[in-house]
Amino acid sequence: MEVKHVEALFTGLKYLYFSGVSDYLPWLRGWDVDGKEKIVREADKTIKALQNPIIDERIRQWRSGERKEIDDLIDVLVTLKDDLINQPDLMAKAVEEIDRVVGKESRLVHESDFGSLHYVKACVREAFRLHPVYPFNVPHVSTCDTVVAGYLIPKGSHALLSRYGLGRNPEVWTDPLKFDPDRHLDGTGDHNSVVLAEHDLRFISFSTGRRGCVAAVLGTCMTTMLLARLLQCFTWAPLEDGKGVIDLAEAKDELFLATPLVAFPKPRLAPHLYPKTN
Ligand code: HEM
Repeated sequence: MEVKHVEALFTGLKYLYFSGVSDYLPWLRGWDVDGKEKIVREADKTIKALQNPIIDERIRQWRSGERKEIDDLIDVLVTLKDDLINQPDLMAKAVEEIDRVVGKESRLVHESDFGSLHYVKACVREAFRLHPVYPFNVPHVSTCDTVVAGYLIPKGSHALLSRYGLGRNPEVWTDPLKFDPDRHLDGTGDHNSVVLAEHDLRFISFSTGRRGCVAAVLGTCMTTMLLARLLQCFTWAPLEDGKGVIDLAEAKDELFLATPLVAFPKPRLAPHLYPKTN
């Protein structure tokens, strides 16, 4: 069931930006000439069938007062972790930071720790730069004639930013294909400026402006918490039967991994610190 769920989520993501003939010839809508509408409808049906009962049950529990505490994170594996697994020295630096700020003995990472987890946030920023989930941002249409970097963008143009092109632009980033979180630390030791939003659009995380992500703060918390707890709670290693490294090659037709990530987690904290499930 979990496999079906993840497949349906990724299908939805894959076709989110699909542009078909009917975008330009609206009278073809409903005929599904590209066949993509059917694929997306089926994925949507699967997602709703699997998610809605869980969400409805949660709503019922909150409303009835049965549930009083928030106790789980949505478990998504980020490509970032593969980069760290392949570069143990970087992973050790992030883990060392978490151990120094939070400790290993008494508790898990809390949101209040984020202000001190600069290297962890730099890792997330680097992952956003190097591994966008999709090549472009959400399409926008210019509402008036605009000049950007000397180019005229006439009113009514469809504007697509290349996430891939921005994040890997050699004129902006030194050695752009290298996963190097240190590039986001300013070298002064004052790392309070490590934020995941990038308003200068040197890469796209939450985008910017009026139609930028409305939940940049929530998205930052979710992503930082996810990575910090994955690193705090487990030691991650490639499987023994592999070649000892994670294959980071991207698929030919999308930016996800060509070979799915399989890594081995080994608990590194005392058993009582792990949340219990019923
Ligand atoms: C790591 C997590 C997230 C990332 C990287 C992210 C990124 C983005 C990006 C790039 C956009 C498009 C901006 C554009 O059109 O140029 C966007 C839009 C949006 N995001 Fe997020 N997002 C995240 C999490 C969330 C969460 C958790 C929520 C809601 C709870 C959310 C709600 C929205 C909404 C409503 C928009 C549409 C805004 C508009 O068009 O006015 N996002 N997000």
